[in-house]
Amino acid sequence: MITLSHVSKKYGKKTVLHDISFSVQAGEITGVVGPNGAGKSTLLKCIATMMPPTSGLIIIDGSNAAADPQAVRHLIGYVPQEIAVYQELTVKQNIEFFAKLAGKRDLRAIQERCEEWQLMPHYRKKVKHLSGGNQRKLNILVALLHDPQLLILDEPTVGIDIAAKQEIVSYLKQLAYEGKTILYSSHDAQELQMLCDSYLIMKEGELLFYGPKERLRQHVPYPYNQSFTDSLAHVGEWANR
Ligand SMILES: Nc1ncnc2c1ncn2[C@@H]1O[C@H](COP(=O)(O)OP(=O)(O)OP(=O)(O)O)[C@@H](O)[C@H]1O
Repeated sequence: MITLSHVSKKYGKKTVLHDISFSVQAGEITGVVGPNGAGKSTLLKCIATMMPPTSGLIIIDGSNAAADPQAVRHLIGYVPQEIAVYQELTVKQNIEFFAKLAGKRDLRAIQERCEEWQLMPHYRKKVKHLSGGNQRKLNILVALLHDPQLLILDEPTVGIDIAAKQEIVSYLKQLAYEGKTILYSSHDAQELQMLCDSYLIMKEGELLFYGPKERLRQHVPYPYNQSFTDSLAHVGEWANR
């Protein structure tokens, strides 16, 4: 579904992604993990066609995403770290607006999701009056309402309560079971552990590890390999070259 080949990204003279290559199969949930400033958001923005890499190739479903972003955008649902819904509109108005952009007329599935994620009581409230967690849920919902094949979520559940996180995790697992490919960045080791089949570990713009969770366990040095949650939580300490 996704192949990166020698991708680098510079902001001005500063290189923040160094020669990144990996391939992700369809239906896989990959956790993108690393300490602050590792380059996770930059990598996800490049794959989501929010900005081009400085060099290298990003192939999504057979198309060259950097050269022709329009060819792949309909395949991608991107949930940015920042809340990207309209604060002055209600939940309902936001959903109707993004549904219209996506050419989606039947809103029943989205309304059901609002019920399950406890957004219905807030349906007619302006977003600015919602809690941070509810804004985040709406952020996820509108980014995915065009039914994309590739879901790119950048720390989507910050501030969301544990029960709602679990609902979101099981929803994403269901989508992966249906064949969607998911890239998921988070600092929450437990959430990652519940969700991910594979991991992509980054530090200082370099890809230190990409592979299935079973192989990551072997890769993690003692004592962190005693608990997988600990090893993810302390990734910044052991992920050295
Ligand atoms: N627009 C920008 N201009 C210049 N430098 C930037 C820009 N965006 C990010 N950076 C720098 O690029 C590096 C990688 O940042 P990025 O946000 O991709 O890391 P991250 O792993 O997502 O971090 P976090 O976990 O804190 O979200 C950091 O050193 C950051 O300061």
